[in-house]
Amino acid sequence: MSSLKTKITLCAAVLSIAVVLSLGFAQLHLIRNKVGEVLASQQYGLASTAAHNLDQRLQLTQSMLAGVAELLSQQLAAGKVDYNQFLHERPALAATFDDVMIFAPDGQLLGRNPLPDAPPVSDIATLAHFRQTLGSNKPVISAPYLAGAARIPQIMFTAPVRDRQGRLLAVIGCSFNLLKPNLIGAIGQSRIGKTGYLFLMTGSGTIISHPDAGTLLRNVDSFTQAAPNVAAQGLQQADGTHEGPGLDGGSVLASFARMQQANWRMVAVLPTGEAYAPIREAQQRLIIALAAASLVALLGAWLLMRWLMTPLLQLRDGITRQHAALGAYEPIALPDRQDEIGAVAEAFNKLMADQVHMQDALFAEKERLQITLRAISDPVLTTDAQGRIDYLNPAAERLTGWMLHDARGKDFITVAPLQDEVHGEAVDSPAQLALQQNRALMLEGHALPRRNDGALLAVDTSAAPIHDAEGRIVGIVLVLQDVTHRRQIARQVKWEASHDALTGLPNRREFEAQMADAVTRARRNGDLAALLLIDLDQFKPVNDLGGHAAGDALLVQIARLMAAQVRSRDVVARLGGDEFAVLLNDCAPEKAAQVAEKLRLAVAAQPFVCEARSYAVTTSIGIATISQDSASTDALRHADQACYAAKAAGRNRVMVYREDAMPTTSTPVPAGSIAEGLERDADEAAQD
Ligand SMILES: Nc1nc2c(ncn2[C@@H]2O[C@H](COP(=O)(O)OP(=O)(O)OP(=O)(O)O)[C@@H](O)[C@H]2O)c(=O)[nH]1
Repeated sequence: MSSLKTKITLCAAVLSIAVVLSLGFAQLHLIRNKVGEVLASQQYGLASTAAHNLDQRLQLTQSMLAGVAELLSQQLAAGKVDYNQFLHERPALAATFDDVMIFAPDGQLLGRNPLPDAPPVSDIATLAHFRQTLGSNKPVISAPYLAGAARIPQIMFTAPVRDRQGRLLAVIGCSFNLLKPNLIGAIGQSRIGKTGYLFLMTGSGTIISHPDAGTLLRNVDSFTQAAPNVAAQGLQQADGTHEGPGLDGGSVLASFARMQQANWRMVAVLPTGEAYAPIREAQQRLIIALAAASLVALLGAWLLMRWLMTPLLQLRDGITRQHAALGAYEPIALPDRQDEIGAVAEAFNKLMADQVHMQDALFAEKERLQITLRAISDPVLTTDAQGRIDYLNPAAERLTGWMLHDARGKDFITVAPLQDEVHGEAVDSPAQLALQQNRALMLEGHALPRRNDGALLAVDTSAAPIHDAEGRIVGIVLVLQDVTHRRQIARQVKWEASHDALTGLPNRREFEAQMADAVTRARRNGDLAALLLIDLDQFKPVNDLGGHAAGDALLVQIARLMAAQVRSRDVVARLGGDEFAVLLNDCAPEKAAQVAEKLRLAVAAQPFVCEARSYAVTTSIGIATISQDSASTDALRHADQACYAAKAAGRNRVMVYREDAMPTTSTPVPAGSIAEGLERDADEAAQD
């Protein structure tokens, strides 16, 4: 049912059947009208002929009655007449009528020649037609009436018998029993076709003769129906043929013809079922013929469509084969087809050739792209428009620890669970960010825990949307750069730039930066801080005696010692040579002096040994305070001055910078110095 062939066949068949049916039925309708007109004319002719015939016979009958009346008048004028004898001698009367009687003018029955089953004679004098006859000179035809106790429907013909002077001598009355096949009753027994018939009614619609004896003497108006029957309608209409419901309600053609001899109407009735039977039969034959023709047409159309569709199906099969074996394209061959289907096949072949060419080009392009991506040393990943992985290059596989076939279809962030490098918190998927913002992003400071071993790698991520020809995002390309090594070098460089390579302590630059921060805090919050500038006493001889390496070792040990003496939030730095500095944060001046003294004592108390030689070291320490109105350069300068003062005062002491009283000494001159220590070492060595 769904194939084009079937659809076209059915459509063509339905359309042609509809057209043929419409035309056929329109033609039949026209024929029916024409046939109806012919039938109406014929039937009216029949009714008219029947009416005319009856008129003639009535006229003859009345003439015969008039002649009998004249004869009776003559016999009565000649003498006494035996009325019964007179009637018996008139066989023509008896042959015509069912009952023949002679009445006296007062209605008395004078003679009678009845048929055997004639009803008894009723009181004739009361009947209208009898009274009418008394005043008439010619025969009278009665209205139909029910005679006698048996109520026989009948019609009486009367003729007055008058003498030469015109005096009424008698009345001849001859009746027709309407139930008998006499002159009138025979009308109702006439047949038209198989089911048609004639009937006779008076001008007022009383049925005189009808094939159904039960209807006699009923008025056509009394046949109650939804619509007036055609006979009742015919009473009001001129002679002619009308179609409508018959007395029994069935549709009939009824032709009406008025009679001359009596106010009667001859009606010819033919049920339309019979009247139009040929048309109906023609209709049925047409339908059967159409059904047969439709079947044949359907079959023919189907065969025709099959024939027409064969090349189309070949084309479809060819296309299906191409689809089944894409890449192994063979042109569809429809030889000798110069029509539209041949043109479609040719167009398809061209299209396929172009497509194969494009496919090859695309494949080559893809290969090139894949090779390029594989060759890129940076990890490259691509996602679809939902941020799900659809490609990883080998570098990305190594970086993430995911193989492409495992990773494909997974969220980018599942494959590359990036976190903040500093705080270790999970970060938003760069793929999703790039999708949302629809722009290229460069994201730094990420760390990636490697899937295989959990090693944390520093990565910089760049993400850029991929657009199709219409500008829609079809995916994201991401490059994860492993910057762990670079980050380490950068950290190293940064550390080296801010630290002293020998001792590992912050260098002068870093210390000055810390100082600047402390000064800022002091200015902003009033936080107090103190700066200790520490210079080793007589360090040069260490180098001279123990060599530069011994000097270095001593510097390292002193650095560790000092760092161990202060809090973690304090800063111990080596400013250069044998000069150290300590920044004591949150520290009041008094406390700073105590710390300085502690440092001085700690260094002094610590024997420094290098290559089996022990060195006693002392320090000169200058203290400056950092307060709300200090400048960092001032603090360093003040501490330097205080330290210088300590040196000047004999070394191994702590001096606090005071503007009004520089230099002052906070501690007594110590018992010894590095030089003295060296001396001591030299003596001890000599003793050894
Ligand atoms: N081993 C070693 N020696 C250094 C280093 N930097 C500077 N020096 C030496 O440290 C000595 C510093 O001497 P000074 O501060 O001038 O004098 P001093 O001998 O300490 O005497 P005073 O400071 O006056 O007590 C010099 O001999 C420098 O060569 C270093 O990194 N390593």
